[in-house]
Amino acid sequence: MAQLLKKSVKLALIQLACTADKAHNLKHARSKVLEATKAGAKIVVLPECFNSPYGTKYFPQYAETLLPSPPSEKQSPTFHALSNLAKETNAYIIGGSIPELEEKTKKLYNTSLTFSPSGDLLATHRKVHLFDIDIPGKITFRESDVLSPGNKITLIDLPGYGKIAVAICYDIRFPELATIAARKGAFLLLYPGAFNLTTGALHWELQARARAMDNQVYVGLCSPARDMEADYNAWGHSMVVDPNAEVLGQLDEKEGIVIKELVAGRIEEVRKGIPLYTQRRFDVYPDISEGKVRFEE
Ligand SMILES: O=C(O)CCC(=O)C(=O)O
Repeated sequence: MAQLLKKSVKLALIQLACTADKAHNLKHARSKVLEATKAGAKIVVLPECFNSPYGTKYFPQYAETLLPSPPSEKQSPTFHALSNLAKETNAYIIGGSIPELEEKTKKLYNTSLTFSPSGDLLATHRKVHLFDIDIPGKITFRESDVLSPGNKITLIDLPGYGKIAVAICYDIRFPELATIAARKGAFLLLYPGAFNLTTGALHWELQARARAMDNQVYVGLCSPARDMEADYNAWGHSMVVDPNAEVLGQLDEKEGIVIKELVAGRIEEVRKGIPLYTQRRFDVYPDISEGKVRFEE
């Protein structure tokens, strides 16, 4: 059987200290990406909303226009910063997420951009499941007050390595998305995300390990660093989980980088030991990766 991950590769998750100053965030992200790639990382991930504060009131102010693609420097400084950075470092860059304004419809999205080592945009993921929760006395958040949802699953081929899937934060709570991506051959599920102090402690690691365990693939969660002065206090704890649901590396709440090697053959080894992939009973329940699945918007 062909290996899902064709060649071992170092993955870096950058838990960036994000501020309200976009230019600073972009400069700071560059210095951290350079640090990660100097340490050998070839796939580098930034956090959700890494170029702005996280909060519905900030999205319109910080939003950039990505379409038609490629946007001009003025429409999207972040697009160009990430593209140049990918070229400069010869690495795949998964640019966390940024608030996006679609000029034509005036809709706002929470959008992730992935660039190849030659600086080409490989894929765009607009957060599919908007973060609308209400836990009395703890946290109420309604992304849908200002954002529109994306409408597709994002699978990306990284030539030389294999396929990854990118989704954003709250998307991780919907295991269908992960399962479909894994059945379509992803070796790694990446979630730039910013859980909070209420749901973080309870669900962040659990979600990461559950998605890895169910699908027997690598999982990476990349959060901003925690800032107790900000309106939204991110959980932090960016982590890499292996296909056997073991945490390979996890940060605390402070700024940092976690770099781990994803090993070619490890997925197949885990699947040989616990052979879920040949034991599924599609005569009892349907294969959700077949049928009507949207990969294109
Ligand atoms: O699911 C959660 O608990 C947090 C989700 C979140 O913060 C987000 O989607 O940005």
